[in-house]
Amino acid sequence: MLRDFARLVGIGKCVSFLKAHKIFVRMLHQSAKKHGFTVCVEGNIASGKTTFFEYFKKFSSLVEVHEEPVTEWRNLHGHNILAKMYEDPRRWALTFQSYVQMTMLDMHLKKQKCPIKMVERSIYSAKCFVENLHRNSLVLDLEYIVLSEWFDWILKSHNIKVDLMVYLQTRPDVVLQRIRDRNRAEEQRITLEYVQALHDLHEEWLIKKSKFYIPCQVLVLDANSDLPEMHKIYEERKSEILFGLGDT
Ligand SMILES: Nc1ncnc2c1ncn2[C@@H]1O[C@H](COP(=O)(O)OP(=O)(O)OP(=O)(O)O)[C@@H](O)[C@H]1O
Ligand SMILES: Nc1nc(=O)c2ncn([C@H]3C[C@H](O)[C@@H](CO)O3)c2[nH]1
Repeated sequence: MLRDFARLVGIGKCVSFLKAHKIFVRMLHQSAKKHGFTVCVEGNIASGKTTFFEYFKKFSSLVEVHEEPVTEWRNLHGHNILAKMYEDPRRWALTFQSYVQMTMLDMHLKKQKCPIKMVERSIYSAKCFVENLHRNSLVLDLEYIVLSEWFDWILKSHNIKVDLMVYLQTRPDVVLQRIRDRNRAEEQRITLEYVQALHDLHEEWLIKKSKFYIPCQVLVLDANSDLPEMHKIYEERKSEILFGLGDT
């Protein structure tokens, strides 16, 4: 392909094109050291966040991906704290959410090496889960206050940089089917009511903007389509996803 390109444009132009490309990528790396661009990908369970990252991993010289620390949640010194959360939320919600908050903060604070840092969910979206637990009395008022005080202190004492949130907007029935198909052991008990409640909270947060803090601009993508269609959407919107929405 490169040989054809060289023949087409002449080797001289090809060399200068490659040199220009190398300079462009180096400039992005230099700007990353100073600024960098952080994208948090938000959405319901099984909305397609990990699949989104699989698509953008091909820009490996530009993009570093930090996936949700599910591995840590499934094996915390031998304890599967995610499973415990689903088995007995009243007993384990505070414990689990405390650990989520710490592991998400750790992800935000990880040193950025590439121009674009993509993060799966954020310390902000954990609030949706906590709110849902509190509304269902699985986290008591005082527990809710402690978690919220921790959250407020973390935001006050750390510069958590997020430049763009990409919200993969889905229908609850669609994600429930994906959860069933994926068949994760811990997620067997998830009901339509649960994913509906999480959906409603994401909508309150990122669409109605009537609840919880939003640190940056939000790009909403309809993520109900099948994979080939989603790849087309990612291709069409990649410059906004990689470089931001501009001043809109
Ligand atoms: N557009 C799609 N069409 C059909 N299936 C999909 C689509 N996107 C993802 N899936 C499937 O749905 C399941 C969940 O996808 P994925 O792991 O990307 O979601 P997620 O948002 O990262 O989930 P979680 O919130 O649990 O981390 C996977 O089995 C994946 O193969
Ligand atoms: N309770 C609860 N609080 C959170 O902050 C949270 N973040 C993610 N999850 C669950 C959803 C998927 O099953 C699985 C992978 O996303 O972990 C959470 N569950």
